[in-house]
Amino acid sequence: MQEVSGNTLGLKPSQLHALRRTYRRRVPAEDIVSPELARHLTEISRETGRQVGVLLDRKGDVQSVVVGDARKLDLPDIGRARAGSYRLRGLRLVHTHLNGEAITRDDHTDLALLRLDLVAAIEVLDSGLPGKLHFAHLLPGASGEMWKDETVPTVFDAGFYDALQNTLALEDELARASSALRKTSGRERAILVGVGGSTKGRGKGRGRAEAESSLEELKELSRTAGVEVVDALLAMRREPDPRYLIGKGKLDEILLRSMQLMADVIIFDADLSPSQAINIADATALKILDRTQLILDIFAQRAQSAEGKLQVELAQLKYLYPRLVGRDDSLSRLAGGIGGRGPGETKLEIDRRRVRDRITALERRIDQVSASRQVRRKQRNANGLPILSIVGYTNAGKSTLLNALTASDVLAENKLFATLDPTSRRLRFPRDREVIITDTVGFIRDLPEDLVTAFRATLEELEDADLLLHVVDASDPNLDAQVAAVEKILAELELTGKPRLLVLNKMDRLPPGTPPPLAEGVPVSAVTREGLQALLHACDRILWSGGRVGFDEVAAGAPRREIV
Ligand SMILES: Nc1nc2c(ncn2[C@@H]2O[C@H](COP(=O)(O)OP(=O)(O)OP(=O)(O)O)[C@@H](O)[C@H]2O)c(=O)[nH]1
Ligand SMILES: [Mg+2]
Repeated sequence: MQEVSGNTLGLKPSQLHALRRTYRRRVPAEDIVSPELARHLTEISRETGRQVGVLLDRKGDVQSVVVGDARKLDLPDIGRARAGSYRLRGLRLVHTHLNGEAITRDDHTDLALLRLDLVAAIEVLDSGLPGKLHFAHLLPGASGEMWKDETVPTVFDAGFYDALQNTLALEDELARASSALRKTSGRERAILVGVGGSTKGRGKGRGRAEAESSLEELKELSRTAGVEVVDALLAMRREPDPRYLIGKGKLDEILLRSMQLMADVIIFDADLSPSQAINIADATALKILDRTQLILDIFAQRAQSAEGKLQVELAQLKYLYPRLVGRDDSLSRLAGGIGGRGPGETKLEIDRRRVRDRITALERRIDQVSASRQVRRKQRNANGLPILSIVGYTNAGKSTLLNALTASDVLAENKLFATLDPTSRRLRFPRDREVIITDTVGFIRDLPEDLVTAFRATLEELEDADLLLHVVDASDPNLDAQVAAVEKILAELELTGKPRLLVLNKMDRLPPGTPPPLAEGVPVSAVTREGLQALLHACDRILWSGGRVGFDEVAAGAPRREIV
């Protein structure tokens, strides 16, 4: 005979026996519950002071018998519903409520997240007889109410509701709604979760405004990665929850929302610890990504050179490695990436040892490639031309500026991380002097550690630079934060000793006559070419006219002398 699950501790043998006998019962498929089964459950419930429930399949057979405590019932693990799935579970939960409650929040959560056909609660009267019957089922459609609740005075009054027919009709409607949604766009649907307010960890000291602007950036990143953002919400918390980062209650709320919006992915604007990532993946059937993984994913999509590809795969695997201890199906969702573009090897087989081997092999390959690139770099600059490197926040207009200065056509687009591989061009200065000018990958605040390491090699070129042109988007409201983020990364790369010149780009986007947003720096527009001559003069001065003295002071934080 099947076992009774849940809170069975301390039950008398006679009570356990009565519970086991529940497996012999059967309910007509079209009825929510039979009067006999209802009475059987309420009597045991009254006697034990605990909630008692059954999961009935569509034939009306009892699949599971569960005992809870006076207020709630923890269902046995029946697995989670597939992400974005419209199918229902083929199981109906019928259980008792001891305190006259209607359908509770927990009941709705189980209904939606487990995709139950129906949830019913029978009130237990003091006499032990069944009282009112409450029940709830899901509603199709991505807008409006997610479920419908009904209450009838007794179990005898529920005959109007054909549980089987209604469930089948609902499944049809859900399927129709789902395929209508899929047709409108083939892209993955994501819910973004911003995090702030905590006093520890990532998001530390982040107020609402900062959390919101970071969430806006995550939207841009998501757009760049090619996902459709169906909702974005903010979770403010004093302390991060060690298990779920945002807490189980908030997570459930988000999971409900994802069911309603038929989302496939949840993207957190934070770095999840390996155990948080695993816990969250275990709590849902959705794909889970954090900010670092999203950025890695964009890099994976965009890497062009052989070396860039190797570096991105390495960074992805290093990030994934500590997460390879969860359940198998969680793993594939943690490793999946957008559109299934996880790191190469993991698509075939996810296995810690193999990942470890692959990491070692990649590191060896990258060392070789990087050594030969250094040789090339030395050869290329054998003639000793000064090197001018463009750095800056992603989307600041670095490539556009390079193009404008050199009349070339490096890919520039309004997406984050358009440039991943360094590009070098010759640039002729007044008095026929020549420099090499290089474009680099864009920086971003909280650039993941693994990526800084991975792109160190790409950014190695910066070590040779005689002048760093730090390009900023003068029209961006987050200008200060972006400048600070770039400075921080330059410091990590130990490049703060280099002469730097701040270039305030996109001045054309400010209303005419607006003064530059920062006192220092050269205002330009790479699009209208305004200010480019002044910029060249400033560079010329630093590189050749002994302007370096003045420049080092600027780099050290001293007030700028005239430099334009
Ligand atoms: N209005 C205006 N738009 C600009 C200017 N410079 C660049 N842009 C636009 O800004 C967007 C980003 O330009 P990119 O040159 O790709 O920026 P980037 O810094 O190279 O970006 P990543 O390589 O992605 O880090 C593009 O849509 C450009 O057309 C400018 O001076 N004025
Ligand atoms: Mg670029």
